[in-house]
Amino acid sequence: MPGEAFTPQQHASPAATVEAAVAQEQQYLEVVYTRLDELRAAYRERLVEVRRIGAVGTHQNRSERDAFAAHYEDTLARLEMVENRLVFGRIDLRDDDDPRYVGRIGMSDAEHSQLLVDWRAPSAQPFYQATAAHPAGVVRRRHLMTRGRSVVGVEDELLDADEVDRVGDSLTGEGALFAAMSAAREGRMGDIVATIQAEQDAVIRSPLDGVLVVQGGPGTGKTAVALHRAAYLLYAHRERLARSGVLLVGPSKVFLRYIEQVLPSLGETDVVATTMADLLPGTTATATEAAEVAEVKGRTVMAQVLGRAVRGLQRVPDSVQELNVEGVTLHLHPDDVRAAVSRARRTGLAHNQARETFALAVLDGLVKEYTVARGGERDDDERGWLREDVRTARDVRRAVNLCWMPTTAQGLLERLYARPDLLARHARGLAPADRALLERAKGSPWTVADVPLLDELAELLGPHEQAEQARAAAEDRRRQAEEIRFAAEAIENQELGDGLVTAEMLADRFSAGGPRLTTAERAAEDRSWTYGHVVVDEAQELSPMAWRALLRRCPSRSVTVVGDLAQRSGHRPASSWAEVLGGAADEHVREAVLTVSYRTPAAVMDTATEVMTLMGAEPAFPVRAARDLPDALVTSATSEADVLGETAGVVERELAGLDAEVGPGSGRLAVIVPAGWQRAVTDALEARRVTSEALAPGGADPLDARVAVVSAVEAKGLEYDVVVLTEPDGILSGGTGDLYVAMTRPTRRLHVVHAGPLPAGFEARS
Ligand SMILES: Nc1ncnc2c1ncn2[C@@H]1O[C@H](COP(=O)(O)OP(=O)(O)OP(=O)(O)O)[C@@H](O)[C@H]1O
Repeated sequence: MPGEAFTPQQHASPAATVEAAVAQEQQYLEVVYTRLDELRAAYRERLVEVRRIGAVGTHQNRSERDAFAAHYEDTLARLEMVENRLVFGRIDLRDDDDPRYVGRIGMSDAEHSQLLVDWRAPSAQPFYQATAAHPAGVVRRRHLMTRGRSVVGVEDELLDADEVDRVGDSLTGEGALFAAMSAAREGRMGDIVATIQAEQDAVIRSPLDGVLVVQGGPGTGKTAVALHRAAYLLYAHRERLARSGVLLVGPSKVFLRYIEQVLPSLGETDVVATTMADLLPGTTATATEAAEVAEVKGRTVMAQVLGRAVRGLQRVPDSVQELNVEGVTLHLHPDDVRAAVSRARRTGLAHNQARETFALAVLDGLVKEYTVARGGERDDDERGWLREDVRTARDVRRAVNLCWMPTTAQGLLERLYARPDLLARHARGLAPADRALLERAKGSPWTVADVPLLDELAELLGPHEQAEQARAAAEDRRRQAEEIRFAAEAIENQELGDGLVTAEMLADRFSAGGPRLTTAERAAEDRSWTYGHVVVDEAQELSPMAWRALLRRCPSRSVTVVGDLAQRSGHRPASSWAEVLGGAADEHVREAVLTVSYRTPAAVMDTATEVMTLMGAEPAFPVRAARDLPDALVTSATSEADVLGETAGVVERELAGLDAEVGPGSGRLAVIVPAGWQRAVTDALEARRVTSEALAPGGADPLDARVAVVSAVEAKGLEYDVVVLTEPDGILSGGTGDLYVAMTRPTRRLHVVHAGPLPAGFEARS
């Protein structure tokens, strides 16, 4: 639908009028930045003052001072982070003579008059929502384009023509949105606070409670909206969320780095960002595995398998066991063990914790028998000794352990994978072929799909005392080293280092008061932490077991789920969110749809939709591209022998094109290739000396390189100015979703290189 795509306004305003408006806004900007500097100086001073007093005095004094210091630090950090594009909007209202300026944070002058409205405040909403049809009291909306502390342009939309006399000239320019979409990409996502569109704004400000599913095609701003929503919720519900925190789950570490600047630029740092691979503190999932293995591990039935495996650790012996205690033979009867098991299970505690109840119940019976055998007890002291004899006897300890084995999640899952007989016993809900997929040797590294299973087991088992102690000791050692390093830096900075105060002494002082951990830091270290809100991006990739692990972390069931079913990897397309969400779908689910792509030019977007449709995987929600560009889609056919050489040649030409279009060395290019082709393509690029910037997997950061060679899965969620897509037919082996992802990454141009057949749908377009 190129005809419907956005094009910038053709009629520019007279230069003098623009200049006058820019000068007027510059004056206002100076007032705001002067105030920003004043506030920064004031908070810096307060911080120095509170630090000067130091960590002395009573515990209460210290913790009050810590709290003040923390507050000043946070505020200062926030004030430092909003330097760029602090003010970006203004609305002139029908019922107010003073214009209202919208910016990254709210700000008042020394007399408490409002200078700037926080973009998240209700009074900023008309800036995003007002339209000519529903002006909501807004006469004119103005976008301020700034660079550093200077206004470089203004652009107006007149929403209430009757009021034109009051607001004066209305200025049109290139269009703030168009400029944002056309900017060369720099390998990191930026915020969209100045140009949030009405349908996006409605999602961002949607109420906190319940499960909100935000779907929409590629480039419709789902990630951007999810991040702005997190910032909005932290602002609107700070009381509730500051203590519990917000968890953001992304598809990969590279993706988290891609978006890492967005929340700080919105003044928010208290969000824990993680991937499923890193969800469990202390476990790192590094290995990869076949998609069909991961699929089996992700099924809901695995929860039953693991539940049975844990119950399998609670065993009743077939016959009476004879136990030797100090030369006396005691008898452990199956019925007594059965009763003790029932009693322990009735506590509802996790396995490792319920063990105490079990052990006490078993001991009671044995102590009775022992007491009789030893001729009875004379007093409390003797009763205690007799009990101690039984409790510490080797045979008894062994029997209790055999009947109720304490274990770790890692240990149990390893055993299940390594012992087909054990798995067969507990995994009756899995076909033998599926069970065979799970088999693997002890000591194998963990995969992402193992993480939800380990989490489920950790929940069922509870902490394992010895394992926990070892972990806590290691963590203590790490923290101590950190404190000493911190203290050493403090000594160096304060030039105290003449032998009077050692780093260790200072570290002791700090740890008495405790170096402050932010909510985010505490939450990230604690498996059982529950968050006030969870945001999940690329949510179509998560398995039902992964959803169980995430919902466990959010008992309030306040979740924002962001994704696109059409972009799902693999060959098991999901037809509904209910299918993907598993248990989360039992909650009240609200759905929102984003419909306009702000990334991909119309020719590319429409072709991608056509290709998907002809493959029988028509996206559920059609996407309209916000703009079109000439020559946005090109295909180059070649022979199989030359496909790598042709790819390298095309990359060279496209880079030269980018140099000319956006400036030498600017802009980003990705070569998206079938899985397993990265090495060969990188070598081909090296042969053409595109090497210095080209990138092999495991090499430099794919976000920092000007040219990245990636698979479709690695490119998920990312974007580039130009994409060279090599062999679409090969990419299809990962499923239609992978090809859809690969085709929709460019902001300017998609150049397809192929020796194999082009999927149907390309011919009409290229
Ligand atoms: N309102 C907006 N103003 C300016 N740019 C926008 C706006 N909305 C989205 N964008 C830009 O469009 C691009 C795509 O956004 P985003 O990555 O959030 O889309 P997405 O829906 O998550 O895409 P995908 O499903 O392909 O991962 C980004 O560069 C983003 O900054």
